[in-house]
Amino acid sequence: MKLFTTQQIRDWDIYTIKNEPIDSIDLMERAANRLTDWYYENCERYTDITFFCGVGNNGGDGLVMARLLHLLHFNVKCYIVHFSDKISEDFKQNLSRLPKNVPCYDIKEDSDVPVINDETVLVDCIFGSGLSRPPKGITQKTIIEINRSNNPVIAIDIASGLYADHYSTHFQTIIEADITLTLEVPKLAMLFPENDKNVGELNIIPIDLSKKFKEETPSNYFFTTHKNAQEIYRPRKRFDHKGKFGNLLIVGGSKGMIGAVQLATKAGLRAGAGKTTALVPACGYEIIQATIPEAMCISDPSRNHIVASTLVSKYSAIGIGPGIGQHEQTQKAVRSIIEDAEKPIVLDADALNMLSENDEWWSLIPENSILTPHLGEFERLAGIQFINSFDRLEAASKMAKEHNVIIVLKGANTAICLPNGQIHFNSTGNAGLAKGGSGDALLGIISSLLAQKYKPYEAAILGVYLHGKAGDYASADKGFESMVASDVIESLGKAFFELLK
Ligand SMILES: NC(=O)C1=CN([C@@H]2O[C@H](COP(=O)(O)OP(=O)(O)OC[C@H]3O[C@@H](n4cnc5c(N)ncnc54)[C@H](OP(=O)(O)O)[C@@H]3O)[C@@H](O)[C@H]2O)[C@H](O)CC1
Ligand SMILES: [K+]
Repeated sequence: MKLFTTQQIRDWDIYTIKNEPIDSIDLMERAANRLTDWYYENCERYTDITFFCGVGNNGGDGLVMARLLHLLHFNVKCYIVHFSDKISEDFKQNLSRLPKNVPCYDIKEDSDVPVINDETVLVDCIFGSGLSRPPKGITQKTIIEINRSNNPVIAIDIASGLYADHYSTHFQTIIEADITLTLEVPKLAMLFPENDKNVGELNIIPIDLSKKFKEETPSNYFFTTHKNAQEIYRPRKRFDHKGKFGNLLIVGGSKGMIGAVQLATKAGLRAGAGKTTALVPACGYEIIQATIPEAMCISDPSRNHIVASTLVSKYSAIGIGPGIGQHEQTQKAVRSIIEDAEKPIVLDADALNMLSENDEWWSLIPENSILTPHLGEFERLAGIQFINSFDRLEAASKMAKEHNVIIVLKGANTAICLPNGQIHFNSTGNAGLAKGGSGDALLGIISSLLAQKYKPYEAAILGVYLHGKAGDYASADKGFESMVASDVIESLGKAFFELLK
């Protein structure tokens, strides 16, 4: 799914109105109908609803919802936050359409801001995508009061006060929503961790804006949906044989860290590689052989860490780094594997830390290789500590373009930065994945897909999606706290199955 800036969304709106064609008041009616349907299907038992409407179109959406929910016999009341004398035409019309028996109060000065103490759902439609500066005065006071209350808050389109396209610094004056119902597409700011408390649970409400505009308008931002993952996935055919699914090598492990390479190897097998081999220090040989009978194992001459490289040309993909440590001799071995590799490889963990200390390695990395740093590893690679996610993401995208590699910046909504400037945000996964071993599983999955001849960008996008989806199954079974990377790997099968639906 393509993501757009607020300016593009405004243009999309205008284009739809002109070309569908549809009157803007009817588009607002359609949007509010979809929002109301969502409320009815998901929150039917919460019968008392208080709307806080601004005087722009976001407030207009709120007024239509209030009318529709009133007609469905919900107990509705409205507050109008008069933040400006500039009142949108569609807002005005919908205010006149609000049934007279819906209680409606004006907030024009500080003393009009109500103290919220009744048990009611609060619907935030003060500002939408039209926010142009931090809220002040009565708007600020209203937002602070809504946040102070313990009531459930649903934000319409976007939490009021949150900038959709860039970093917000006025944290005190942004609605902290439990649920965001965003129209048509998520907004960029919703995908950054610092805004998590403002966004809450994100739901996308389609309102049928023009398909043609969507297809023809360029964007570098994407959100990987189930359908997108299905488009990449290639189901197996009846007569396929193991030779077709590649020969994967996982290089990793050191004394005390054999578990990491074990997890990556298992994940590589579960993600479908035809043959999977682990290259480990001698202390890991028996462990791998005894615990993963399906894998082959090459023992390094050294007992506790890897010192020797291997003939890399026979493998269709190589994943390097899980538990590998940073021993000087290991660095030499890793450097020589990277140098010998002719096809894209996958680098994670200490292989990335080695890279951050050896700038000259960048020129050795095959183009379109995939690097999977978590935030700390990325900051080491970039040599900078970032103050916010926007700057960090921009730096990751620049690095991907500059070095012709794919950077998988791991976190909630993992961002996959491609050398062509595209950034794909992942839509699956949960907080239970923030745990040791999770990254090892991801390295195994991505390298396995690469071995199966998925293009590097496909392997990265699909791999991250499947890993998150498997994590969602694992959490449903074990809970966020208790799920471990092995559960994620065990759930991969369900994630693949789901792609067939
Ligand atoms: N295509 C769609 O997705 C549709 C979206 N809809 C809804 O429309 C809103 C966007 O509506 P818009 O009227 O553009 O924006 P807002 O409702 O957010 O309000 C804009 C007005 O607010 C003023 N403003 C901005 N910041 C402040 C501030 N800090 N203090 C006071 N006033 C402020 C702004 O004034 P300017 O001075 O900046 O010009 C505007 O007057 C979208 O979010 C959806 O909810 C449609 O209903 C359907 C299609
Ligand atoms: K809002």
